[in-house]
Amino acid sequence: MITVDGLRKVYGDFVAVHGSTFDVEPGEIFGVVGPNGAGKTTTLKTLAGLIEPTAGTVRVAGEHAGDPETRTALGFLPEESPLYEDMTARSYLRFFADLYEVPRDTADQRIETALDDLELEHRDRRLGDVSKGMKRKVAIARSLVNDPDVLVYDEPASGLDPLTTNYVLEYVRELADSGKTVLFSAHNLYHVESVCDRVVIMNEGEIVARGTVDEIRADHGETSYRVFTTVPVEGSDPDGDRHVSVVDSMDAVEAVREAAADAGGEVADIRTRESTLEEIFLDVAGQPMPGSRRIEPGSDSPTAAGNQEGDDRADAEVSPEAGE
Ligand SMILES: Nc1ncnc2c1ncn2[C@@H]1O[C@H](COP(=O)(O)OP(=O)(O)OP(=O)(O)O)[C@@H](O)[C@H]1O
Repeated sequence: MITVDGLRKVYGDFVAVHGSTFDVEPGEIFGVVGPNGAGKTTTLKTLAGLIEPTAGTVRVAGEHAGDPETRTALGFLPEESPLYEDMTARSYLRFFADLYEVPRDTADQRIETALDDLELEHRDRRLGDVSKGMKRKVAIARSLVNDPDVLVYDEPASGLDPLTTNYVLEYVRELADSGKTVLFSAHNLYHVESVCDRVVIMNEGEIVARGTVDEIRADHGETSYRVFTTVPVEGSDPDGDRHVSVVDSMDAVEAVREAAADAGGEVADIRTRESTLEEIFLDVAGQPMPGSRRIEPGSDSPTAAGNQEGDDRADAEVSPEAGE
């Protein structure tokens, strides 16, 4: 549905996007992540037909993204979406439906459905007097008035509280499940991990990792093993009444096992630990992800940033006999 081939965008002598290639299928949520200045918005704006690529092609449903018909068949949510503050949500959305020449009955039905689905309150209050979360929901509803098959959202959860964020992301998931093609940019890796089917990580205008989150982990992540022994071995640290050694191969696990046996003890437990998306991001983009969220150890909520000692989110138990 979305096909980007060799997209390059140059501003003056500055190359903002170096030659991106990816595609997005109907029903899929595709995440574009990266640090500030990575080229995310530039990529999204070319998809929305707001800027022309310097080179390469950007197609939506087989058509050039800049064509007027293509633009009207796409729902774009800009990162900042100032609304007409004197209008109410309803009048504002009707205004846009009129611009898209949606028949009044269809428009009214569509607007009410979107506002119901988004649980939007105060539909007849001045937009200047409503909360930021509600404004964002109205902007999302605006992207739907023409019932587009393709949705391109720049930071859909930007500035929203966690509850509203979850709500909006669940709604985005429902839109994809109903067959729409969704591409969104995000800073927050937890959002990406929780809803995106596939992801590209951009850095300085280049795609530096791509695939499902699991594929990115397999390609760029690392597995380490925490081996708990009943006796101290060389390099281990105390951990309650046990001792833990952190190693990066099964051979090293075996060496710990032998050392423990030589010291009269044994291996009590082995846990594997996969890289978090945050760690991979740090590795491939060389800098921390702005806005990524940490959930403290002990919480069973997922996290993108949780990687401190004692945070076992990425741990998985393996048999202490593993490797024998
Ligand atoms: N119109 C422009 N003229 C010159 N440079 C631009 C223009 N628009 C963007 N850039 C530059 O291109 C680079 C990529 O910008 P872009 O907005 O696409 O990044 P981004 O990944 O969306 O960043 P952020 O997360 O901060 O929104 C940045 O260095 C930016 O300063």
